[in-house]
Amino acid sequence: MSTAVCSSAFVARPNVAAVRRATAAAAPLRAVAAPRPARAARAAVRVQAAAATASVDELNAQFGKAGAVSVKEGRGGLPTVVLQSSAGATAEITLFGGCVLSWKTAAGKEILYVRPDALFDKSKPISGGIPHCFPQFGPGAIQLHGFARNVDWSLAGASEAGGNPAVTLVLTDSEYTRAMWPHAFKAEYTVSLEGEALHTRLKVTNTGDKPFAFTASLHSYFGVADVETANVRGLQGLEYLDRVADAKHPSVHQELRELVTFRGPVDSVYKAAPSKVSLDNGAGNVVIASQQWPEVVVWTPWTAMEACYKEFVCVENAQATAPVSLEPGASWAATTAMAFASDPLEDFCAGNPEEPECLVYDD
Ligand SMILES: O=P(O)(O)OC[C@H]1O[C@@H](O)[C@H](O)[C@@H](O)[C@@H]1O
Repeated sequence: MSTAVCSSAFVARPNVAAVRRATAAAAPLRAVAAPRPARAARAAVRVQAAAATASVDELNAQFGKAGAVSVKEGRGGLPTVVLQSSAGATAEITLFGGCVLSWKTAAGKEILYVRPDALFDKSKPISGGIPHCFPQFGPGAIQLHGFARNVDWSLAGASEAGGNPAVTLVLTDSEYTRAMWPHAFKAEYTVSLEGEALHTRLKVTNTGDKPFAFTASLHSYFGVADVETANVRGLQGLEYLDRVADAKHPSVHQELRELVTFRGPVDSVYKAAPSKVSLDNGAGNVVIASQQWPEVVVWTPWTAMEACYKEFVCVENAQATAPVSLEPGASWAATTAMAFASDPLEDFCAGNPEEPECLVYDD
């Protein structure tokens, strides 16, 4: 299998950090709670500052929770957090890029997708899982999708409550980030498993003394049995930007289809997206509920990535076209809750009736 044809253009930066090192938060952080299914199970992520060059063993000793949270040397030796819920689901998150690399149901089914051309040596962002696009979705002034997927995040907190593990990663500005984006910021990313569901919460704070604006997305890669039978539900009636011909000058359309299917390259930004969309991946439905992510990006490179395009579709929660402006000290936060279900209306919310996003399942 050729992997070269699966690659997309990215200007690599020098591999400046040792792969086995994880940078850590310089100062203790406020606890950040992820959305949880039941109030009794909710607990703030306990936050502790780790040593600046903590090893995997040190991180594990500091943040590990028996049977729920551990840190290992993952692919390429990258420090990788492993979450395991008592329901039997697992998730893996690399500190490099703050990337959710894997999310498996209790039955062991992998929901995410990592491209065969993915590299784990920090020479480029990880091509797969759920990379971040921040502080720029793009195209724009800096590297495509920004730098957050291309730098080490710090492990800042971990918790376990009611069998549900959570971890918080933090990214702050550095000499490297300020060289291309001259702003002081703190991004806090909490990933948790709630039963078998994967939850995320991204919070961005302006820690500087002047306003800034950013765009962002969770660039989620989902595995599909066959791109030609996969479809996305929930986008009908929305205005979308078709970026296939020219991402800088997209054409504007209205989505007429109940099910968005794939018969060629797709690169669409759906505006004013609903709080729930779902992807039929050929084995069931990946339901993606979100709050404060106003857009959904649907992307398949089609035969531009001949070696792998049949195997994945990106459905991204995004703030891609309307920048968020933050005054000094101000914060923005957005959440997702993803579940894999044969019946998205019942399975996900049956155990989570209190969750705000579950209200949308009543439709
Ligand atoms: O950088 P990656 O992971 O190869 O993804 C690139 C693609 O990412 C998508 O989010 C964009 O909508 C596409 O325009 C872009 O080509």
